[in-house]
Amino acid sequence: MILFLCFLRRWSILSRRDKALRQSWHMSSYVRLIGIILDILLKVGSNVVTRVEDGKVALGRIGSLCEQVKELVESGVEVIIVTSGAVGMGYRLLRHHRTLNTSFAELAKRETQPDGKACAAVGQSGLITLYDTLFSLLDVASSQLLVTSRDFRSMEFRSQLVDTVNSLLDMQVVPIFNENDAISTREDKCKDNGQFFWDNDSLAGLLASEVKADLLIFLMDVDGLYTRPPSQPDAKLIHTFVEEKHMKEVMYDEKPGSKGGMEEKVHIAQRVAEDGVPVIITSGFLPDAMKRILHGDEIGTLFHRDASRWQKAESNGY
Ligand SMILES: Nc1ncnc2c1ncn2[C@@H]1O[C@H](COP(=O)(O)OP(=O)(O)O)[C@@H](O)[C@H]1O
Ligand SMILES: N[C@@H](CCC(=O)OP(=O)(O)O)C(=O)O
Repeated sequence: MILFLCFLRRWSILSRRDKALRQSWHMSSYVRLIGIILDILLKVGSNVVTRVEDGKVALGRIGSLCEQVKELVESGVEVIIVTSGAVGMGYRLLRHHRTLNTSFAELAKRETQPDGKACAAVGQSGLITLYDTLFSLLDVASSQLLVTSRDFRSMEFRSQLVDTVNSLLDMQVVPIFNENDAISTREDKCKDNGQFFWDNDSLAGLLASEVKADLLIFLMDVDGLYTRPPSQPDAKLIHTFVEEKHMKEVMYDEKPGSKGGMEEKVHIAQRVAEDGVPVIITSGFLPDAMKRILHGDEIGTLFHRDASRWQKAESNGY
């Protein structure tokens, strides 16, 4: 029975391959390196979900993201989303009702403290309702999956999770993940061997490897990885990350209150790419980032395990 189900799944993927082949028609070097994309894992950062100016929900951005996902799903691409934003949305609501006196920067520093967890519990329902409403208006079915790192300790959980995600994808339902912050206990980042997660970047990395996605995209508030913090005038956008060339050279300037930060994202991207899943870090502010990637536009920064070999052969760019 299991063999039969595996066969059915493979068969349905292959029948979608035709459409996907058309998608890679405009072959850029990115697309040639990545290959055919049938499954995408999309990680949406808090700064994409909410507006930096006032912390309110970025309705236009999320709307455009849902529209792009709809187009991808209709063209036969499977999309899994990991979205942040629950803490920010809950925080805004509690501040609005004047029941919370902490500033957001203070709260973010105390991420494991009850205030932050309470904010996540308050904000998660609004966050998923937003996605659910937008997707429903576009006739796309979506689903909510809240996980904690502890869950991943069990092999049984992992295989159950992959089965559930696969059956959602088979029914063209978009799985939307977030960490279940309200009840999660933080894992030690030092244990990063791809078995645990401690925020949504590491969760996205873990899931991308677990479901063997064809591409992991980090959508964030900058165009990609720069040689130094983007606010610095001499910062250059890195087109393809090559460990020997960029690892020591890149400088980071983490924002106060940022949980993961760019440096950690780079470590995660490297590990996931080594595991065979290419990663692109790009801007969630572009109205059509995903469509452009699938059409071969070389936006953002690419992490690929063959990057150094490929860059030597094909490109002198950064
Ligand atoms: N070398 C760098 N290249 C790009 N961004 C950087 C760099 N160093 C620091 N940053 C900062 O990292 C921030 C993104 O990290 P983070 O806030 O953790 O993203 P997210 O909330 O999407 O997970 C950007 O706003 C940027 O200012
Ligand atoms: N789970 C939290 C997000 C934690 C997190 O990783 O945030 P970010 O670095 O903005 O992706 C939330 O929903 O607010």
